Amino acid sequence: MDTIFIRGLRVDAIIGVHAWERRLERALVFDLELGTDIRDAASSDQIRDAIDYAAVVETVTRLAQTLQPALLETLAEGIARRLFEDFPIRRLRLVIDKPGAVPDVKQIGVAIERLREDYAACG
Ligand SMILES: Nc1nc2c(c(=O)[nH]1)N=C([C@H](O)[C@@H](O)CO)CN2
Repeated sequence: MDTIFIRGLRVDAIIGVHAWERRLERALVFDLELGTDIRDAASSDQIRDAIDYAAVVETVTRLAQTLQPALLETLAEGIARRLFEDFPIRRLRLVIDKPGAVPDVKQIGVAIERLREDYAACG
């Protein structure tokens, strides 16, 4: 399987389990790997046959700014479900890093991997 990747997408968002966290936006950093077969796009050279990575960035940014959940897990699952609904991807690996969430830790967050089969209703 081929991969479209997006690394280091920074979005300012409201997220966190503590009341003080929910008063101010903070940066989240997203890495995504989208499993697909690029051969149709390579053959036609048409964006309509490709996973438009700019559209994926817009979707992730919009969801991160609007969902405003307590947990990274909720955000990760919400983004995953939407990406499978909106894009013909076969596999997704999504990492959300919450810089500075815990002192003395270099990086912390969640990473999930999903297949289209995990979302039967998405076809
Ligand atoms: N598994 C998780 N653990 C924690 C989360 C989270 O989203 N998932 N969030 C927090 C706080 O919001 C943290 O960022 C600051 O204490 C704690 N643990």
